[in-house]
Amino acid sequence: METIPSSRIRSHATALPSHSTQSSSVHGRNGTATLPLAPKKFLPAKASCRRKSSINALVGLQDGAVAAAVNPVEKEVPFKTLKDGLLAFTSLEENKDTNGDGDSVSITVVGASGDLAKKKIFPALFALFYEGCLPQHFTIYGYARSKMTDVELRNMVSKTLTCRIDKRENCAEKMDQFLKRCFYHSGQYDSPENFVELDKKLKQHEGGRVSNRLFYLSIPPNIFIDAVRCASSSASSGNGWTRVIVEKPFGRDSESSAALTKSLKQYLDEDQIFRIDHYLGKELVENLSVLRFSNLIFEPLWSRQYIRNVQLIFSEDFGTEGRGGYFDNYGIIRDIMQNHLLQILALFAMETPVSLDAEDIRNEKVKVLRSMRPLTLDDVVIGQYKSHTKGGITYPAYTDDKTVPKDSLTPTFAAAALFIDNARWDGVPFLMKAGKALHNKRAEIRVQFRHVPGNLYNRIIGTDLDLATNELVIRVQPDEAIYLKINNKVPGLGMRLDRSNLNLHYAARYSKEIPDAYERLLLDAIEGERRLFIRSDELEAAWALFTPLLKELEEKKTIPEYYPYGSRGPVGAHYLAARYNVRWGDLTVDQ
Ligand SMILES: NC(=O)C1=CN([C@@H]2O[C@H](COP(=O)(O)OP(=O)(O)OC[C@H]3O[C@@H](n4cnc5c(N)ncnc54)[C@H](OP(=O)(O)O)[C@@H]3O)[C@@H](O)[C@H]2O)C=CC1
Ligand SMILES: O=C1O[C@H](COP(=O)(O)O)[C@@H](O)[C@H](O)[C@H]1O
Repeated sequence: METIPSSRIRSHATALPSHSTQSSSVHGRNGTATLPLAPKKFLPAKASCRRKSSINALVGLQDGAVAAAVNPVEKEVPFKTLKDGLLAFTSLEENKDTNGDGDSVSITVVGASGDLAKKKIFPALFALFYEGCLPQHFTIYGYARSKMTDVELRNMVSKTLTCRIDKRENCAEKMDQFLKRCFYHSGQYDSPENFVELDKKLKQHEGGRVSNRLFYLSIPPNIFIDAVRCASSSASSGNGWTRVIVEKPFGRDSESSAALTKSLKQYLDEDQIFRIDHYLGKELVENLSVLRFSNLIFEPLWSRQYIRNVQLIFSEDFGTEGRGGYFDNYGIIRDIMQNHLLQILALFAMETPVSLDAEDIRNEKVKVLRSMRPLTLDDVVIGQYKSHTKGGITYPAYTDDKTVPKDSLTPTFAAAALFIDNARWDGVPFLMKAGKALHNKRAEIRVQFRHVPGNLYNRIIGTDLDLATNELVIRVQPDEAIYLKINNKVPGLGMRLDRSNLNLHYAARYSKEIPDAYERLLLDAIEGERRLFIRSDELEAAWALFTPLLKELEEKKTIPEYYPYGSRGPVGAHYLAARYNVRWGDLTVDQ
């Protein structure tokens, strides 16, 4: 297992120097206190767009009060509580990893002609530019084998931007400014010479400034290493940082993932590698820790004592259309469960980290992953969608995809029961369900609580206690929401019980557009924030859970249960849940 040298674990808090001259108001539960402020040189380089400062702007004081510091000069001053209860303002030192005002950042999208680049990466970069989150001196390069001029790249990119910007002001103008900063270089992924040419072009744009370089590998995995080798030998920064965002899949199993990590580390240090799992960039996944650790009411319930089961559900109402070639080699377990759902599970179930620092959080995630039981065939149900005709429309079977072999057994659906063998979660089933071509598109976390012991209202509730248990639902998408199902009395003179939702519905509560996951993650990578990226030991622990099962499924050529396109998936998933006394929350009437 990899460990991160302690020299790389930076402390984010800097003790307040005694010669401070300014002061600020801190609003806490116990009123307002005046605190000395750090002199200007200790203030962060930029406090505008960055959440690094906003994370720190709301912290728990030692007595549990929540406080935010407001500096009349700088508007927002990030600070943290130290162990001894002192407040400390984050310093320039914290941001040493990011970018000084005069530094340049060059972002090279490797595989710029591809689907992900068009769909997600360029739109996210534009959104960051629009919000003023990109550094002053930035350049974006598209790199791929396809022949394209700068103008052609800009045309391609401009088409993908339109859908995301229609509600924004001055869009055409901003888009124009953005596109002028986008360039293209055509080259092979395994050609050091082509990367030397790219390097020359990047240098021209950097104009002698400190050059920071981010490479986003938006290419198929079989060419990751070629591209990393060439980028690191021929186009890495001479005087700033060089970072590489790697897209999934990170291998197919423990062995291939370890081999990929080993090869990447021939050319990069661990802290240069940003393994992206875009689910970690989703607003409600990011909110999970806030919900747990900043509300007194949840954390005490967060254990086997009060929670009966946890459900992690992913469904899409479309098939593998267009991506069958990739998908058939991976299947739904590798595509969704081993990464997206398991990452959410780790955040959900981890112990309280020492701090919000990336290494502290990732240490806790690794610990919980390593406490989990590897899956066996018994714990899983797999399915594959078949053709279905509804309303005169015929929906294809998975194997109708021309890039998929007719006899493919690759699962497009899976349900699994996982267990964490530690003191907090012993015996609590964590049920995962993921599928394509189902009846809806949704991602959510459902927490079903235990029954109320000796419930006085049992007589009224009836015998089906399941109907009366509290359930907390975190709807990651679409229509983000967090709601808690509770029992209440129907108003009136009689005594009738009802189920209602205490509902935090994001669209109703916030008028602000929720940023796309890729925006958050790209900004994090630019700022050197590693909290939402997967460290290699996490990856190793994640593969260790799924590899034995995947091998067994493939060796035994397990036949999936077929389910009609657009249905609720195989019935086997219900039997699996029933074995653990669980009902899928998304299939009940009052979802
Ligand atoms: N698309 C998506 O929604 C998602 C994608 N990903 C991952 O992101 C990465 C990129 O995905 P996506 O954009 O869909 O991939 P694409 O298949 O569109 O490939 C991206 C680019 O890579 C080049 N390329 C494709 N195949 C080869 C090959 N065999 N040899 C050399 N170059 C090749 C092509 O550019 P050119 O020919 O111009 O060089 C292509 O435009 C992949 O790792 C994928 O698994 C992850 C999550 C979602
Ligand atoms: O990583 C992947 O995610 C998408 C689903 O992402 P979402 O943000 O649209 O929910 C999935 O379609 C794809 O198969 C998978 O590779």
